[in-house]
This record gives sequence, structure tokens and C-alpha cells, in this order.
Amino acid sequence: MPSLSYDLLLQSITPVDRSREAALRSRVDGKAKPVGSLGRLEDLAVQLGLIWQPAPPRTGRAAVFMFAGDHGIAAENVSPFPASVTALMVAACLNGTAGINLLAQAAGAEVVVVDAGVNGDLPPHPELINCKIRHGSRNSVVEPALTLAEARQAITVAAEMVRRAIDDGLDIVAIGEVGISNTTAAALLAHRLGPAPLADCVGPGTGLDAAGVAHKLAVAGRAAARSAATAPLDVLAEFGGYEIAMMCGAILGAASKRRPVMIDGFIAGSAALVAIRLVPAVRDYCVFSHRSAERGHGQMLRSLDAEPYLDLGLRLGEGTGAVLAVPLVRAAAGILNGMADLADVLTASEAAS
Ligand SMILES: Cc1cc2ncn([C@H]3O[C@H](COP(=O)(O)O)[C@@H](O)[C@H]3O)c2cc1C
Ligand SMILES: O=C(O)c1cccnc1
Repeated sequence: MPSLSYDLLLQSITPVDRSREAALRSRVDGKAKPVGSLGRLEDLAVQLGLIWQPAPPRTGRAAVFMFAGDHGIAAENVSPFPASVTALMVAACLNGTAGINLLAQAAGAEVVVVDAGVNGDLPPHPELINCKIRHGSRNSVVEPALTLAEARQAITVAAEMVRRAIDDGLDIVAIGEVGISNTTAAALLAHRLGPAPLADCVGPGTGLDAAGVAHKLAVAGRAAARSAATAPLDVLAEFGGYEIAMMCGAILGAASKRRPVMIDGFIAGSAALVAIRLVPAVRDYCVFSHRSAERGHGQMLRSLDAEPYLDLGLRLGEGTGAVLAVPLVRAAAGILNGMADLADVLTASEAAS
């Protein structure tokens, strides 16, 4: 399969056919239950039906793509943790002991680890996909974090990876990340693309205290003041990281193949924001899995008109919230594919009596 150029990738994404929505809704309403009694799982079932139509939704194989990248803005002390933790978490993930490994296992999802731009040479590992674009992004306080060419490259490489995985039988795509200081990059994307006041987008991340958050807000303010960009790709290049750009590409890749894509928390949400601002139809394929405890996530979800399924107070990233919602997608597809119709159940009981 030849890989799609950036422009063709964007052009290949089309909205779901809404003319089928009412029929799908009445199918769900007609199942063996009081109308509405499976709550928001019913909306999810309709969304899956719309994504997969005319075929029944498939949910057997799920994988979380965890993209890793470092951030030049880490030099401004916007995180309580040193940037070296990014590479260490990649290593933990590769040996199966990171949070995402355990949660993905519980949810029945594979984990794919991608080096998008870690600052350091990771030892080769059979399960590490090396797509490193650079040893960390540039410091967006002083210059654009990525070049436009790098942003496009990150998007197309990740989209291709996901498109191939789907061709090989992947049914559910989930995205996550690791990258120390990336809550600052995500806050800048949320601010500019929401749009939303910067102070509403900057939060404690991995655990800054009030003084730390004030410093982070001042640093982010300097980065925001440096560039007036508002076009989504420009904003991504100005403030984003390589892992955020690759998550954006993964989302676009899933949408281009008409597959649901599970969006994790605040950082993954910022990638979804870029993808949806690039191609609004992408929204039809996104499943907003959970509400992160990070301050800016509520604002970001409002910008996306999204109501997530889970609210567990998670604020880890890595794709942890995304995989936890995979069983909900399977359950919703089960309702559509396997659940009896109320009319049939009632007829059977009449026939038996
Ligand atoms: C041990 C550890 C594991 C993580 N896994 C994900 N993150 C999360 O926290 C980081 C972003 O927060 P901030 O902007 O405050 O640095 C990212 O690596 C994100 O994936 C982690 C952070 C740490 C410390
Ligand atoms: O919600 C997230 O994605 C998140 C929040 C804090 C730190 N890392 C990730």
C-alpha cells in the first residue's frame, strides 16, 4: 500500500453518513431493554454503527500506540520531573512494567511503543518502533518547537503506521504518550486552538505546587507571546512536541480508515484538537475516553463539545484512560451486534405461554 501524502491523508477523511443515525438509534431503542436504559453506552453503540456502516462494528483487536518525545521547553523548569524520565518510562514500558502495560493487559489491548523524538539514544529493542525525528523538540519560548516539515513528517509517519495496523486487522486504535513537560505544550495548543484563556489551560501536570503552576503559566505566556499563529498545523509546529504531532497523525490515520480512535486525557486531547481543527470530520471517529484531573481538560473537552465516559481522576497519560474505555466500546458493539430485540423476546414469551 503506497503511503499517503499529508494533503491526501487530510482529503481522504470523510464524515460518517448521518442519514443512517435515526435508523441505528431505533435499532438500539428496539433492543430487549427499556429505551435509554443502557445510558451513554447507547450513544456509543450508535457512534460505532455510524463508523462501521454498513458492516457490523468489530472490536476484537485493540492497540494503544504510546508515542514518546522530549520537549525543549523542559529547560524552563515547567515540570517537577527531569526530562530523563521520558526515556526511563519508555524502557519501563518496553519491559512491561509501566502503568499502561498493566492497564492495557486488563483491557485486552496491545501496546505499541514509538520513539517520536526522545532526547537520547534508546537501546534497540525488538518492540520499540524508532521514528525519532529529533532529539527532543526546540524550546518554544525562543523558537518554533518543530519545523512545519517535521510536523508534517510526524503526522504522515504515524498515520501510515496506524493505517497499516488497521489493514493488518486492528479494530480499535487508542493513543497515548510520554514526554516530560508535555502538559505545557498541550496547554499552549488548547489555548490557541480552543481557543481558551491560557490560565484556564495551565495546571499542575505531574504535581507542581501553586508557585510552580504560576511559573509554568509565565513561561507558557512567553511562548504564546512569541507567535500569533492560529492555523492548526502552524500552532502544532510552534508549540507541540513530536509525540503530540504523531498522536495527531495516528488519529487522522484511524479516521481515514474509518476506525474508532480512543483519545486519552489532556495531552492526547490536545492532539485530537489539532486533528479536528485540521479536518472537522475526524470528530466522528473520536471516542473521548475519560476526564483527566489536569486543570485544562474540562475546558478542552468543552472546546471539542465532548463528554467523556469515565471520570476516575486519572492524570497519568500513556494512554491509560484510553485503554480503560476499550471494554466500553466492546460492550457497546455487543449491544448493537448481539442483543435481542424486545419484540422478539416478547413474542417468544407469548409463544411459550
Ligand atoms: C514517572 C512518570 C511517568 C509518567 N507517565 C506519563 N507521565 C505524564 O507526565 C508527563 C507530563 O507532565 P509534566 O508536563 O508535568 O512533565 C508526561 O510524561 C506524561 O505522559 C508521566 C510522568 C512521570 C513523572
Ligand atoms: O491527562 C493527561 O494526559 C495527563 C495529565 C497530567 C500528566 N500527564 C498526562
